[in-house]
Amino acid sequence: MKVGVIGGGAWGTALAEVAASGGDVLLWAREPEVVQGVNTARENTLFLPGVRLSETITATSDLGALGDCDMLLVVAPAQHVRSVLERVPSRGTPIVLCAKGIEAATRKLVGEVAADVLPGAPLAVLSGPTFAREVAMGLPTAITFACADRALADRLMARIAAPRFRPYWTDDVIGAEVGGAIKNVLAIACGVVVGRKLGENARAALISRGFAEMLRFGIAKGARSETMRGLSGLGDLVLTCSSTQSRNFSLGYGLGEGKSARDLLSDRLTVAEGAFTAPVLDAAADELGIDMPITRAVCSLLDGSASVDAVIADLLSRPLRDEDA
Ligand SMILES: NC(=O)c1ccc[n+]([C@@H]2O[C@H](COP(=O)([O-])OP(=O)(O)OC[C@H]3O[C@@H](n4cnc5c(N)ncnc54)[C@H](O)[C@@H]3O)[C@@H](O)[C@H]2O)c1
Ligand SMILES: O=P(O)(O)OC[C@H](O)CO
Repeated sequence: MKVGVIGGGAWGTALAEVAASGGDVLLWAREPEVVQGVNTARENTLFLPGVRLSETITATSDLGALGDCDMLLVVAPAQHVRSVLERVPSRGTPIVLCAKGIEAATRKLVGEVAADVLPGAPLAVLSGPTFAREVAMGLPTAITFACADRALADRLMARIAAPRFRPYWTDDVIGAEVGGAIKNVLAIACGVVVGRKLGENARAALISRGFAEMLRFGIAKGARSETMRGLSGLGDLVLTCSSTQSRNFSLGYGLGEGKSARDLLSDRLTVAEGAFTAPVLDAAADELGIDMPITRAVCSLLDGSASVDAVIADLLSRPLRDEDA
């Protein structure tokens, strides 16, 4: 099976490298310098510098060239998935969605966007605790592979699995997507806690209460709690709340140090999905009548309407409540 990868950022490049161990890979990148760097120097110096890429990866700037691929990994940032899917050449090819986020204009998960653009196309979601650099370096990684069709999932997973890249199947596509989208917002919050030097107790409390928000929202959207306790939910939440390797955590860290979101987000080459997801998630939670105070606090910091000290004081002074409510 020939694998097409749409998106030559860090994650698309790392996934291309994983798939390259099993055969040919065609990588579409928007930036001409990425295409040239991959094809000539075997390196994506813009988004994944320092990782030597396999000879079985060919890069292209022509989306039409992906027409003969047997599966397509879509790895554009969530806000751009719709526009790249609209230009995908072959309509029946299985699509594996690898972005983590919610489309701001429609409040739709990436899978819902794909169903809009390519009705009836076979869809799967790949998510989990996966720093691109570690994956590209061949460090052991496990992911959630969500697909309603088990037989299709088995075929696709067999093609992308590698000795150190281990997919676990679920049919809960919404659960996998919700976890991946919400953990980015919570990672910003965790970064704030660490950047503000509020201590390890506070970080652990935030992960735990943040997970409660993820569960509440996911269940309202039809996800299963087992999925959110798995790699794509709790697993990824723990990863991104623990390391400055996470762009979302780093953004929060800067906010915690007192920098403004505007400064931290201006001229950014790489994507911090949580900054886009937070306001839409907050609005969607409001609409569903779900209490998500940490998400709301992140929104206030991102839009500059409250200071770090004010949102922390606000979170800590909420009425006492049951843990499992
Ligand atoms: N980097 C990781 O470790 C990692 C791991 C798992 C999932 N993800 C997810 O993968 C997705 C892509 O992230 P990334 O880290 O590969 O990106 P990145 O931050 O490394 O690079 C930014 C990407 O955005 C693309 N882009 C910018 N404007 C665009 C436009 N108008 N149309 C299409 N593409 C555009 C760039 O071409 C580039 O591919 C995100 O949803 C992210 O959450 C990333
Ligand atoms: O760098 P982040 O915060 O986008 O996180 C990357 C991946 O999603 C981790 O699984």
